[in-house]
Amino acid sequence: MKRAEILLVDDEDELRRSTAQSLDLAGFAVRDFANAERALDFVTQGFNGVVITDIRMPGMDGMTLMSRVREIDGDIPVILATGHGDVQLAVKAMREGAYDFIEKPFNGQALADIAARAMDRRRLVLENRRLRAVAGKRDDIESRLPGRTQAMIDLRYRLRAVAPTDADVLIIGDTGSGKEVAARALHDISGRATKPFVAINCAALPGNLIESELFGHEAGAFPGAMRARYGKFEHARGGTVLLDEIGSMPLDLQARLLRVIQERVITRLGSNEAVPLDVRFIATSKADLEPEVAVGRFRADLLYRLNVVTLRLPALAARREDVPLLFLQLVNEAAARYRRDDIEVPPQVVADIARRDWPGNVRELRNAADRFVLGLGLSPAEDGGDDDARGVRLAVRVAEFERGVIAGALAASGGSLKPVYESLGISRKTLYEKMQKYGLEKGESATD
Ligand SMILES: Nc1ncnc2c1ncn2[C@@H]1O[C@H](COP(=O)(O)OP(=O)(O)OP(=O)(O)O)[C@@H](O)[C@H]1O
Repeated sequence: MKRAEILLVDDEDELRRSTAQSLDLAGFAVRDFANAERALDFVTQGFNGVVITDIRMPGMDGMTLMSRVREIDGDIPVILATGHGDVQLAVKAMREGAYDFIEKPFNGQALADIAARAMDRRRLVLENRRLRAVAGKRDDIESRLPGRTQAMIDLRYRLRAVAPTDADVLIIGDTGSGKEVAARALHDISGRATKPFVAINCAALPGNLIESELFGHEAGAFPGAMRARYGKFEHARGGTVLLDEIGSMPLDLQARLLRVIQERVITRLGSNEAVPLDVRFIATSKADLEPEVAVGRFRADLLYRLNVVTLRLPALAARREDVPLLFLQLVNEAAARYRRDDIEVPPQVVADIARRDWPGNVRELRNAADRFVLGLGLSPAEDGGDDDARGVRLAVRVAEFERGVIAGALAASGGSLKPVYESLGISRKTLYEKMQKYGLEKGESATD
């Protein structure tokens, strides 16, 4: 954090100089300005310090300066120096959020005392903000990768530790265990959060276009390449590239990727020029890659580069105690998504959930939570019967659900249709059709 300082504003040169001097003697770093506009250039959100300003000045006066400062950051203390007899103005200033005021002529020590208190207050506010930001991020990781088992606690710990570094990361975990969720979380709490997160599914790269997809190409690099194009790696500049299912990447591409990772440069197809590339790589794999290396399907040197840090996502089978908590959280999310805030989960459902195996991991559990919220049973098998019968039952359920949502929205809108079709994201015509289908009426006071 930058050193704390006082911005002192007064158009009277003599007074400003002597005030600055006494604050300086009291141990403060002071910047002084003869007009408010100049001082404002130094005020930023999170500014570490306080503002002391004269109220009456030509141009921007002290009250206006205060309101501008408060627009930038409402917690920066502003101390106003009022002329003798400006009591009304001082009262107004306090009401509008001034930290304190001091009547001219003042004694330097009295001002320094007020400034010291204001500085303390500012320091506390900034410290609280910092702690809240850290706690916010922590809670965020915990809600994105919940679980009380040691494996999850360790995972979150390692993820937070590695996030701010630039180390490339390999994430290993069963299908549906949340590897992509973890990769995004890592990106979001890293210094790259405001830059792109580009996910590349290595198992689904389009045959002959792979290289140009990843590395980009110059105009004329191959037939059909009319214009130069950035590849996915370059799109991720400054951010993170997720190489999903890295084990599926063809060997020749692995060699090119290795060069990118080692040298942090990229060469577009059809170009000889290597351009610097600042990205962090996160790779995922369902299984350890060493066996793939042993049979020659994965390059050992690439693996060494990627597994500097390895995060392991435990399968649900290895953390059964987490299943009920996770299920309840997923039910809450699904209830919010489907607007079913009346959902309750009976204890026997939780017990049933906890007893089952979840080979599809969080993805499967999430599907079960969705089905539960829609009243469809926990897994497709539970519907019983053949596919057609299941399909019909599903359609009936969906229709019931849809009717309920529309009826609820109509009741809440007091008879007006516009808010209903807008909030549901459908056209007016579709709404009419659905109301007809479900025998719904708009209320008495309808206007549209
Ligand atoms: N902790 C979680 N909370 C909520 N949803 C989660 C969580 N973990 C995973 N999911 C959900 O489960 C599904 C699978 O997650 P994700 O894609 O991250 O898994 P994966 O390990 O990358 O799977 P795959 O190996 O099949 O690509 C997604 O729909 C994701 O939203």
